[in-house]
Amino acid sequence: MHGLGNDFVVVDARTDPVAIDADRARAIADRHTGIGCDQIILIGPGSDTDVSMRIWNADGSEVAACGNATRCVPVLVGRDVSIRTAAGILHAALEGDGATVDMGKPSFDWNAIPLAYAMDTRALPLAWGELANPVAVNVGNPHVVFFVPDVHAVPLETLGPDIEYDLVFPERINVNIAHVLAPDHLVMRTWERGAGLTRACGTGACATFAAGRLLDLLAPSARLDLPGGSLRLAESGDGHLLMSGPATHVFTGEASL
Ligand SMILES: N[C@H](CCC[C@H](N)C(=O)O)C(=O)O
Repeated sequence: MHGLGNDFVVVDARTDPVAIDADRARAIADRHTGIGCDQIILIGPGSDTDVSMRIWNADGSEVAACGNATRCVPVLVGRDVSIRTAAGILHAALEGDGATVDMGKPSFDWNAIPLAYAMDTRALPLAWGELANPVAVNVGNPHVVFFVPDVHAVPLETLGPDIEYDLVFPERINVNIAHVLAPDHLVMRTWERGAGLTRACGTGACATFAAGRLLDLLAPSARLDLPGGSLRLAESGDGHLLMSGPATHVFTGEASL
């Protein structure tokens, strides 16, 4: 499956348990010797929710949130679902050619990102080349957001890994750059922790929208254009991030890996 080109191998283990570890995740994700994907998604039975979801990046790191994959779950299951993740319970509802997901409330506490020491998360006093003073936010996973004049002029393929692995981010970090065209419209790109440049990052879109709202750059609802397509983000009355966009089921097959 994929969400705007951010592609996944989704293992449906709701009836039969499947064990995945870092090595197996890397083997599945390998685009030359495996199946190939940005993330591996393991769907299991839920105890207090309809299903559970675990997520591994292509580098084998297990993480707590994946926005584009969360939209794929109701499409796979065929109905609205509650999903238990390591970051909490999410609700995903079928809508149009994908779904709307309540991704919960963002956290801007430095120790919730986490950062190695206390800093102002509205504008970290840090710079990597031309990228400086990002917003830091956790939306189930950790992100920094840089607002720039032109996302296409930034060498994200070189600055991304420098930032991802900076020791100021004890759990590494997802790196987003965005330029605001209007209060309800921005363009963005993401270097993903554990996956690199992807065609879309759902949690990156959530983080970028939340950062734009924090800095009063964005209206309470906006369209975000990513390399693979557009997502709509809205802020609910109680500060939750509501993300809407497509989710595509490509094929279902048998594989022994
Ligand atoms: N690379 C992310 C996980 C996948 C996020 C992205 N695929 C999304 O749609 O949210 C991380 O390490 O937190």
